[in-house]
Amino acid sequence: MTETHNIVIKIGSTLVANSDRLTPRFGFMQRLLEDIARMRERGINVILCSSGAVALGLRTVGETPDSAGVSDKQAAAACGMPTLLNAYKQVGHEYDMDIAQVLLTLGDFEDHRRFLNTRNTVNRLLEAGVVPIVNENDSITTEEIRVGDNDRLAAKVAQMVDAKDFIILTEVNGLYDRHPDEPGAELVREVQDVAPYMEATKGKSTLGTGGMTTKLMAANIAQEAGVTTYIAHGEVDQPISTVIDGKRDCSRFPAHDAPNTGWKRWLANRLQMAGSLKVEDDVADALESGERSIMRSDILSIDGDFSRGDVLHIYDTHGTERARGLSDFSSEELRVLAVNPHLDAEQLLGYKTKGEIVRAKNLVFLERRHLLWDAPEGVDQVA
Ligand SMILES: Nc1ncnc2c1ncn2[C@@H]1O[C@H](COP(=O)(O)OP(=O)(O)O)[C@@H](O)[C@H]1O
Ligand SMILES: N[C@@H](CCC(=O)OP(=O)(O)O)C(=O)O
Repeated sequence: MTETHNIVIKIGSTLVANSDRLTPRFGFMQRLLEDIARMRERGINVILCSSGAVALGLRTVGETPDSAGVSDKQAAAACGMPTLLNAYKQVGHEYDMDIAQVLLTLGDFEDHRRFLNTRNTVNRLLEAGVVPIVNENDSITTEEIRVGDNDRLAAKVAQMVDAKDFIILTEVNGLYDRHPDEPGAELVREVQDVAPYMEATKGKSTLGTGGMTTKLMAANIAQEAGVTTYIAHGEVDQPISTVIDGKRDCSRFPAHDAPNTGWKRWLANRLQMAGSLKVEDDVADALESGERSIMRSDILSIDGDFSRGDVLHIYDTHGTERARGLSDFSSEELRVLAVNPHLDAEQLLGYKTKGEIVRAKNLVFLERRHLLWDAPEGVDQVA
Protein backbone atom coordinates (compact mmCIF):
# COMPACT_ATOMS: atom_id res chain seq x y z
CA MET A 1 0.00 0.00 0.00
CA THR A 2 1.31 3.48 -0.89
CA GLU A 3 1.20 6.57 1.32
CA THR A 4 -2.35 7.89 1.84
CA HIS A 5 -3.23 10.92 -0.22
CA ASN A 6 -6.34 12.62 -1.56
CA ILE A 7 -7.64 12.80 -5.10
CA VAL A 8 -10.64 14.78 -6.34
CA ILE A 9 -12.75 13.46 -9.21
CA LYS A 10 -15.18 15.73 -11.05
CA ILE A 11 -18.04 14.07 -12.93
CA GLY A 12 -19.90 15.96 -15.68
CA SER A 13 -23.71 15.83 -16.05
CA THR A 14 -23.59 13.87 -19.32
CA LEU A 15 -21.89 10.96 -17.55
CA VAL A 16 -24.43 10.59 -14.74
CA ALA A 17 -27.63 11.60 -16.56
CA ASN A 18 -29.06 10.08 -19.69
CA SER A 19 -29.49 13.06 -22.04
CA ASP A 20 -32.76 11.85 -23.64
CA ARG A 21 -34.62 10.46 -20.64
CA LEU A 22 -32.87 12.55 -17.98
CA THR A 23 -32.55 9.53 -15.70
CA PRO A 24 -29.48 8.24 -13.78
CA ARG A 25 -26.89 6.25 -15.72
CA PHE A 26 -26.40 3.38 -13.28
CA GLY A 27 -23.94 1.57 -15.55
CA PHE A 28 -21.52 4.50 -15.44
CA MET A 29 -21.93 4.87 -11.67
CA GLN A 30 -21.13 1.21 -11.23
CA ARG A 31 -17.88 1.44 -13.21
CA LEU A 32 -16.97 4.62 -11.32
CA LEU A 33 -17.61 3.34 -7.80
CA GLU A 34 -15.95 0.01 -8.55
CA ASP A 35 -12.82 1.93 -9.51
CA ILE A 36 -13.09 4.18 -6.45
CA ALA A 37 -13.21 1.02 -4.32
CA ARG A 38 -9.98 -0.05 -6.06
CA MET A 39 -8.38 3.34 -5.29
CA ARG A 40 -9.36 3.05 -1.64
CA GLU A 41 -7.70 -0.36 -1.46
CA ARG A 42 -4.53 1.38 -2.67
CA GLY A 43 -4.80 3.79 0.28
CA ILE A 44 -6.08 6.72 -1.81
CA ASN A 45 -8.90 8.88 -0.43
CA VAL A 46 -11.41 9.92 -3.08
CA ILE A 47 -13.58 13.02 -2.98
CA LEU A 48 -16.22 13.12 -5.72
CA CYS A 49 -17.58 16.33 -7.13
CA SER A 50 -20.60 15.29 -9.13
CA SER A 51 -22.86 17.31 -11.40
CA GLY A 52 -26.22 15.97 -12.53
CA ALA A 53 -28.73 17.36 -10.02
CA VAL A 54 -30.26 19.80 -12.51
CA ALA A 55 -30.41 17.28 -15.37
CA LEU A 56 -32.01 14.64 -13.14
CA GLY A 57 -34.64 17.07 -11.83
CA LEU A 58 -35.69 18.75 -15.07
CA ARG A 59 -38.50 16.32 -15.89
CA THR A 60 -40.06 16.73 -12.45
CA VAL A 61 -40.49 20.45 -13.06
CA GLY A 62 -41.72 19.87 -16.61
CA GLU A 63 -38.66 21.34 -18.35
CA THR A 64 -35.94 20.27 -20.78
CA PRO A 65 -32.28 21.38 -20.96
CA ASP A 66 -33.24 23.83 -23.73
CA SER A 67 -36.42 25.25 -22.19
CA ALA A 68 -35.26 25.75 -18.59
CA GLY A 69 -34.44 29.22 -17.23
CA VAL A 70 -32.50 30.01 -14.04
CA SER A 71 -35.38 29.52 -11.58
CA ASP A 72 -36.47 26.30 -13.37
CA LYS A 73 -32.92 24.97 -12.99
CA GLN A 74 -32.80 25.96 -9.33
CA ALA A 75 -36.05 24.10 -8.73
CA ALA A 76 -34.80 21.17 -10.85
CA ALA A 77 -31.64 20.98 -8.74
CA ALA A 78 -33.78 20.61 -5.61
CA CYS A 79 -35.68 17.72 -7.25
CA GLY A 80 -32.66 16.06 -8.85
CA MET A 81 -30.28 16.21 -5.89
CA PRO A 82 -31.98 13.39 -3.91
CA THR A 83 -32.24 11.31 -7.12
CA LEU A 84 -28.52 11.78 -7.77
CA LEU A 85 -27.45 10.98 -4.22
CA ASN A 86 -29.84 8.07 -3.95
CA ALA A 87 -28.38 6.56 -7.12
CA TYR A 88 -24.83 6.91 -5.74
CA LYS A 89 -26.00 5.50 -2.40
CA GLN A 90 -27.59 2.43 -3.99
CA VAL A 91 -24.56 1.69 -6.15
CA GLY A 92 -22.25 2.40 -3.21
CA HIS A 93 -23.91 -0.43 -1.24
CA GLU A 94 -22.65 -2.90 -3.86
CA TYR A 95 -19.08 -1.90 -3.02
CA ASP A 96 -19.58 -1.56 0.72
CA MET A 97 -19.07 2.17 0.37
CA ASP A 98 -20.75 4.89 2.41
CA ILE A 99 -21.33 8.20 0.70
CA ALA A 100 -22.16 11.65 2.08
CA GLN A 101 -23.44 14.87 0.57
CA VAL A 102 -21.58 18.18 0.93
CA LEU A 103 -23.31 21.19 -0.64
CA LEU A 104 -21.14 24.27 -1.04
CA THR A 105 -21.13 27.70 -2.58
CA LEU A 106 -18.71 30.55 -3.28
CA GLY A 107 -18.44 31.84 0.30
CA ASP A 108 -17.30 28.42 1.51
CA PHE A 109 -14.10 28.96 -0.48
CA GLU A 110 -13.64 32.73 -0.31
CA ASP A 111 -14.24 33.17 3.45
CA HIS A 112 -11.30 31.60 5.26
CA ARG A 113 -13.23 30.57 8.36
CA ARG A 114 -15.83 28.76 6.25
CA PHE A 115 -13.06 27.28 4.08
CA LEU A 116 -11.43 25.71 7.14
CA ASN A 117 -14.76 24.57 8.53
CA THR A 118 -15.67 22.85 5.26
CA ARG A 119 -12.23 21.26 5.10
CA ASN A 120 -12.67 19.89 8.63
CA THR A 121 -15.98 18.32 7.64
CA VAL A 122 -14.52 16.72 4.51
CA ASN A 123 -11.50 15.45 6.44
CA ARG A 124 -13.74 14.00 9.14
CA LEU A 125 -15.76 12.14 6.49
CA LEU A 126 -12.56 10.74 4.95
CA GLU A 127 -11.37 9.68 8.39
CA ALA A 128 -14.66 7.77 8.80
CA GLY A 129 -14.06 6.02 5.46
CA VAL A 130 -16.94 7.83 3.78
CA VAL A 131 -16.78 9.16 0.19
CA PRO A 132 -17.83 12.85 0.21
CA ILE A 133 -19.91 13.83 -2.82
CA VAL A 134 -19.67 17.57 -3.33
CA ASN A 135 -21.93 19.78 -5.44
CA GLU A 136 -22.96 23.42 -5.46
CA ASN A 137 -26.06 24.29 -3.45
CA ASP A 138 -27.75 25.45 -6.67
CA SER A 139 -31.30 25.85 -5.33
CA ILE A 140 -30.49 28.68 -2.94
CA THR A 141 -27.59 30.53 -4.55
CA THR A 142 -28.04 33.84 -6.33
CA GLU A 143 -25.69 35.01 -9.06
CA GLU A 144 -23.33 36.97 -6.80
CA ILE A 145 -22.76 34.15 -4.35
CA ARG A 146 -22.41 31.14 -6.62
CA VAL A 147 -19.37 29.56 -8.20
CA GLY A 148 -21.58 28.65 -11.19
CA ASP A 149 -19.91 25.50 -12.51
CA ASN A 150 -18.57 22.35 -10.94
CA ASP A 151 -15.24 22.45 -12.79
CA ARG A 152 -13.96 25.43 -10.80
CA LEU A 153 -15.83 24.30 -7.68
CA ALA A 154 -14.03 20.94 -7.82
CA ALA A 155 -10.68 22.67 -8.39
CA LYS A 156 -11.24 24.66 -5.20
CA VAL A 157 -12.09 21.43 -3.37
CA ALA A 158 -8.81 19.95 -4.67
CA GLN A 159 -6.98 22.98 -3.24
CA MET A 160 -8.93 22.69 0.02
CA VAL A 161 -7.99 19.05 0.66
CA ASP A 162 -4.41 19.40 -0.67
CA ALA A 163 -5.17 16.79 -3.31
CA LYS A 164 -2.31 15.15 -5.15
CA ASP A 165 -4.37 14.71 -8.31
CA PHE A 166 -7.55 16.21 -9.71
CA ILE A 167 -9.33 14.32 -12.50
CA ILE A 168 -12.09 15.90 -14.58
CA LEU A 169 -14.12 13.13 -16.23
CA THR A 170 -16.19 14.26 -19.16
CA GLU A 171 -17.44 13.20 -22.60
CA VAL A 172 -14.24 13.95 -24.57
CA ASN A 173 -10.70 12.56 -24.25
CA GLY A 174 -9.32 15.86 -23.03
CA LEU A 175 -8.40 19.26 -24.44
CA TYR A 176 -8.14 19.43 -28.24
CA ASP A 177 -6.29 22.15 -30.12
CA ARG A 178 -9.66 23.20 -31.61
CA HIS A 179 -13.26 22.04 -31.15
CA PRO A 180 -13.14 18.21 -31.25
CA ASP A 181 -15.79 18.14 -34.01
CA GLU A 182 -13.56 20.17 -36.33
CA PRO A 183 -11.57 18.11 -38.82
CA GLY A 184 -7.94 17.58 -37.82
CA ALA A 185 -8.52 18.39 -34.12
CA GLU A 186 -5.69 16.91 -32.05
CA LEU A 187 -5.57 16.00 -28.38
CA VAL A 188 -3.17 18.14 -26.32
CA ARG A 189 -1.47 15.71 -23.95
CA GLU A 190 0.53 18.05 -21.72
CA VAL A 191 -0.42 21.62 -20.81
CA GLN A 192 1.82 23.84 -18.63
CA ASP A 193 -0.09 27.04 -19.36
CA VAL A 194 -3.79 27.06 -20.22
CA ALA A 195 -3.83 30.66 -21.55
CA PRO A 196 -2.97 29.93 -25.23
CA TYR A 197 -5.84 27.38 -25.39
CA MET A 198 -8.65 29.51 -23.97
CA GLU A 199 -9.69 30.71 -27.42
CA ALA A 200 -10.08 27.11 -28.65
CA THR A 201 -12.69 26.12 -26.10
CA LYS A 202 -16.06 27.31 -27.31
CA GLY A 203 -19.17 25.13 -27.02
CA LYS A 204 -20.40 22.49 -24.60
CA SER A 205 -22.64 19.42 -24.43
CA THR A 206 -26.46 19.68 -24.06
CA LEU A 207 -26.37 19.04 -20.30
CA GLY A 208 -23.01 20.62 -19.48
CA THR A 209 -22.15 24.03 -17.99
CA GLY A 210 -19.12 26.00 -19.09
CA GLY A 211 -17.72 23.40 -21.50
CA MET A 212 -13.95 23.21 -21.92
CA THR A 213 -13.53 26.88 -20.90
CA THR A 214 -14.31 26.30 -17.22
CA LYS A 215 -12.31 23.04 -17.30
CA LEU A 216 -9.19 24.95 -18.33
CA MET A 217 -9.85 27.58 -15.66
CA ALA A 218 -10.26 24.77 -13.15
CA ALA A 219 -7.04 23.10 -14.31
CA ASN A 220 -5.20 26.38 -13.81
CA ILE A 221 -6.65 26.92 -10.32
CA ALA A 222 -5.55 23.43 -9.32
CA GLN A 223 -2.10 23.77 -10.95
CA GLU A 224 -1.50 27.01 -9.04
CA ALA A 225 -2.46 25.21 -5.83
CA GLY A 226 0.15 22.52 -6.55
CA VAL A 227 -2.32 19.88 -7.79
CA THR A 228 -1.74 17.91 -11.02
CA THR A 229 -4.90 17.90 -13.12
CA TYR A 230 -6.18 15.57 -15.83
CA ILE A 231 -9.10 15.93 -18.23
CA ALA A 232 -10.21 12.54 -19.51
CA HIS A 233 -13.14 10.64 -20.99
CA GLY A 234 -15.36 9.10 -18.32
CA GLU A 235 -17.01 6.46 -20.46
CA VAL A 236 -14.42 3.67 -20.04
CA ASP A 237 -13.75 0.77 -17.68
CA GLN A 238 -11.66 1.81 -14.67
CA PRO A 239 -12.04 5.51 -15.49
CA ILE A 240 -9.80 6.69 -12.63
CA SER A 241 -7.03 4.12 -12.30
CA THR A 242 -6.28 4.16 -16.04
CA VAL A 243 -5.61 7.92 -15.75
CA ILE A 244 -3.56 7.71 -12.53
CA ASP A 245 -1.52 4.83 -13.94
CA GLY A 246 -0.95 6.63 -17.27
CA LYS A 247 -2.66 3.88 -19.25
CA ARG A 248 -4.75 5.96 -21.66
CA ASP A 249 -4.98 9.15 -23.68
CA CYS A 250 -5.96 12.29 -21.78
CA SER A 251 -4.73 15.85 -21.13
CA ARG A 252 -2.38 16.38 -18.19
CA PHE A 253 -1.79 19.72 -16.50
CA PRO A 254 1.23 19.38 -14.19
CA ALA A 255 1.22 21.10 -10.80
CA HIS A 256 3.03 24.45 -10.57
CA ASP A 257 5.17 25.52 -7.63
CA ALA A 258 2.67 26.71 -5.05
CA PRO A 259 3.16 28.84 -1.89
CA ASN A 260 4.28 26.52 0.87
CA THR A 261 1.53 27.18 3.42
CA GLY A 262 -2.20 26.57 3.09
CA TRP A 263 -2.81 30.16 4.22
CA LYS A 264 -0.66 31.65 1.43
CA ARG A 265 -2.21 29.31 -1.15
CA TRP A 266 -5.64 30.47 0.01
CA LEU A 267 -4.59 34.13 -0.33
CA ALA A 268 -3.12 33.61 -3.81
CA ASN A 269 -5.75 31.36 -5.40
CA ARG A 270 -9.12 33.03 -5.65
CA LEU A 271 -12.37 33.09 -7.57
CA GLN A 272 -13.34 36.62 -6.54
CA MET A 273 -11.49 39.66 -5.20
CA ALA A 274 -13.05 42.45 -3.18
CA GLY A 275 -10.89 45.37 -4.31
CA SER A 276 -7.38 46.62 -4.91
CA LEU A 277 -4.64 48.93 -3.69
CA LYS A 278 -1.98 50.64 -5.77
CA VAL A 279 1.44 51.10 -4.17
CA GLU A 280 4.79 52.62 -5.26
CA ASP A 281 7.00 50.27 -7.32
CA ASP A 282 9.74 50.10 -4.67
CA VAL A 283 7.13 49.10 -2.07
CA ALA A 284 5.80 46.40 -4.44
CA ASP A 285 9.39 45.13 -4.99
CA ALA A 286 10.01 45.03 -1.25
CA LEU A 287 7.00 42.77 -0.70
CA GLU A 288 9.02 39.88 -2.17
CA SER A 289 11.01 39.60 1.07
CA GLY A 290 7.87 38.39 2.83
CA GLU A 291 8.65 40.71 5.74
CA ARG A 292 7.30 44.01 4.46
CA SER A 293 3.79 45.11 5.45
CA ILE A 294 1.80 47.69 3.49
CA MET A 295 1.49 50.84 5.58
CA ARG A 296 -0.94 53.70 5.30
CA SER A 297 1.70 55.94 3.68
CA ASP A 298 2.45 53.33 0.96
CA ILE A 299 -0.98 53.53 -0.63
CA LEU A 300 -1.40 55.55 -3.82
CA SER A 301 -5.01 54.63 -4.55
CA ILE A 302 -7.87 52.43 -3.36
CA ASP A 303 -10.42 50.68 -5.54
CA GLY A 304 -13.62 48.80 -4.65
CA ASP A 305 -15.88 48.48 -1.64
CA PHE A 306 -14.47 45.96 0.77
CA SER A 307 -14.64 44.97 4.41
CA ARG A 308 -11.96 44.28 6.97
CA GLY A 309 -10.68 40.76 6.26
CA ASP A 310 -11.28 40.85 2.49
CA VAL A 311 -8.46 39.87 0.12
CA LEU A 312 -7.18 42.60 -2.22
CA HIS A 313 -5.07 42.82 -5.38
CA ILE A 314 -1.90 44.84 -4.85
CA TYR A 315 -0.84 46.67 -8.03
CA ASP A 316 2.33 48.63 -8.82
CA THR A 317 2.25 51.92 -10.73
CA HIS A 318 2.40 50.06 -14.09
CA GLY A 319 -0.87 48.29 -13.29
CA THR A 320 0.85 44.94 -12.78
CA GLU A 321 -0.55 42.79 -10.00
CA ARG A 322 2.37 42.09 -7.67
CA ALA A 323 0.78 40.60 -4.57
CA ARG A 324 -2.45 39.67 -2.85
CA GLY A 325 -3.22 40.44 0.73
CA LEU A 326 -5.86 40.58 3.41
CA SER A 327 -6.87 44.07 4.46
CA ASP A 328 -7.03 45.00 8.14
CA PHE A 329 -9.34 47.90 7.26
CA SER A 330 -12.54 48.44 5.30
CA SER A 331 -12.44 50.54 2.11
CA GLU A 332 -14.44 53.18 3.95
CA GLU A 333 -11.82 53.41 6.71
CA LEU A 334 -8.99 53.50 4.17
CA ARG A 335 -10.63 56.37 2.32
CA VAL A 336 -11.00 58.32 5.57
CA LEU A 337 -7.29 57.74 6.25
CA ALA A 338 -6.35 58.72 2.69
CA VAL A 339 -8.16 62.06 2.62
CA ASN A 340 -6.71 63.07 5.99
CA PRO A 341 -3.03 62.10 5.60
CA HIS A 342 -1.82 64.38 8.38
CA LEU A 343 -4.27 63.24 11.01
CA ASP A 344 -3.58 60.42 13.41
CA ALA A 345 -5.23 57.09 12.45
CA GLU A 346 -6.43 56.44 15.98
CA GLN A 347 -8.03 59.86 16.11
CA LEU A 348 -9.76 59.34 12.75
CA LEU A 349 -11.01 55.80 13.33
CA GLY A 350 -11.69 55.97 17.04
CA TYR A 351 -9.71 52.86 17.99
CA LYS A 352 -6.09 51.94 18.66
CA THR A 353 -4.17 50.89 15.52
CA LYS A 354 -0.60 50.68 14.21
CA GLY A 355 -1.80 51.65 10.72
CA GLU A 356 -0.58 48.46 9.05
CA ILE A 357 -3.05 48.12 6.21
CA VAL A 358 -1.95 44.66 5.04
CA ARG A 359 0.33 42.80 7.41
CA ALA A 360 3.33 40.87 6.00
CA LYS A 361 1.97 37.56 7.25
CA ASN A 362 -1.25 38.22 5.33
CA LEU A 363 0.50 39.04 2.04
CA VAL A 364 1.55 36.71 -0.75
CA PHE A 365 3.97 37.96 -3.38
CA LEU A 366 3.02 36.69 -6.85
CA GLU A 367 5.95 35.12 -8.66
CA ARG A 368 3.98 35.26 -11.90
CA ARG A 369 0.53 36.50 -12.85
CA HIS A 370 -2.21 34.61 -11.03
CA LEU A 371 -5.34 34.63 -13.10
CA LEU A 372 -8.61 35.40 -11.45
CA TRP A 373 -10.94 32.71 -12.65
CA ASP A 374 -14.32 34.26 -12.14
CA ALA A 375 -17.08 32.63 -14.19
CA PRO A 376 -16.89 33.49 -17.91
CA GLU A 377 -19.82 35.31 -19.45
CA GLY A 378 -22.93 33.16 -19.80
CA VAL A 379 -21.76 30.62 -17.22
CA ASP A 380 -22.53 32.65 -14.16
CA GLN A 381 -25.89 31.03 -13.74
CA VAL A 382 -26.98 27.74 -12.35
CA ALA A 383 -26.09 24.74 -14.55
N1 LIG B 1 -10.98 22.57 -27.49
C1 LIG B 1 -11.83 21.70 -26.97
N2 LIG B 1 -11.40 20.47 -26.58
C2 LIG B 1 -12.26 19.56 -26.04
N3 LIG B 1 -13.58 19.79 -25.86
C3 LIG B 1 -14.08 21.00 -26.23
C4 LIG B 1 -13.24 21.99 -26.81
N4 LIG B 1 -14.00 23.08 -27.06
C5 LIG B 1 -15.26 22.78 -26.70
N5 LIG B 1 -15.33 21.52 -26.19
C6 LIG B 1 -16.58 20.88 -25.71
O1 LIG B 1 -16.58 20.79 -24.29
C7 LIG B 1 -17.58 19.83 -23.97
C8 LIG B 1 -17.36 19.28 -22.56
O2 LIG B 1 -17.81 20.22 -21.62
P1 LIG B 1 -19.25 20.08 -20.92
O3 LIG B 1 -20.29 19.93 -21.93
O4 LIG B 1 -19.39 21.24 -19.96
O5 LIG B 1 -19.06 18.72 -20.15
P2 LIG B 1 -19.35 18.27 -18.65
O6 LIG B 1 -20.83 18.12 -18.55
O7 LIG B 1 -18.60 16.97 -18.56
O8 LIG B 1 -18.80 19.31 -17.73
C9 LIG B 1 -17.50 18.78 -25.05
O9 LIG B 1 -18.80 18.47 -25.47
C10 LIG B 1 -16.73 19.45 -26.18
O10 LIG B 1 -17.42 19.41 -27.39
N1 LIG C 1 -24.45 21.86 -10.05
C1 LIG C 1 -25.01 21.45 -11.33
C2 LIG C 1 -23.96 21.16 -12.38
C3 LIG C 1 -23.17 22.34 -12.89
C4 LIG C 1 -22.08 21.90 -13.87
O1 LIG C 1 -20.95 22.40 -13.79
O2 LIG C 1 -22.42 20.94 -14.81
P1 LIG C 1 -21.35 20.12 -15.70
O3 LIG C 1 -20.72 21.08 -16.70
O4 LIG C 1 -22.12 19.05 -16.38
O5 LIG C 1 -20.31 19.59 -14.78
C5 LIG C 1 -25.80 20.14 -11.16
O6 LIG C 1 -25.57 19.37 -10.22
O7 LIG C 1 -26.62 19.88 -12.03
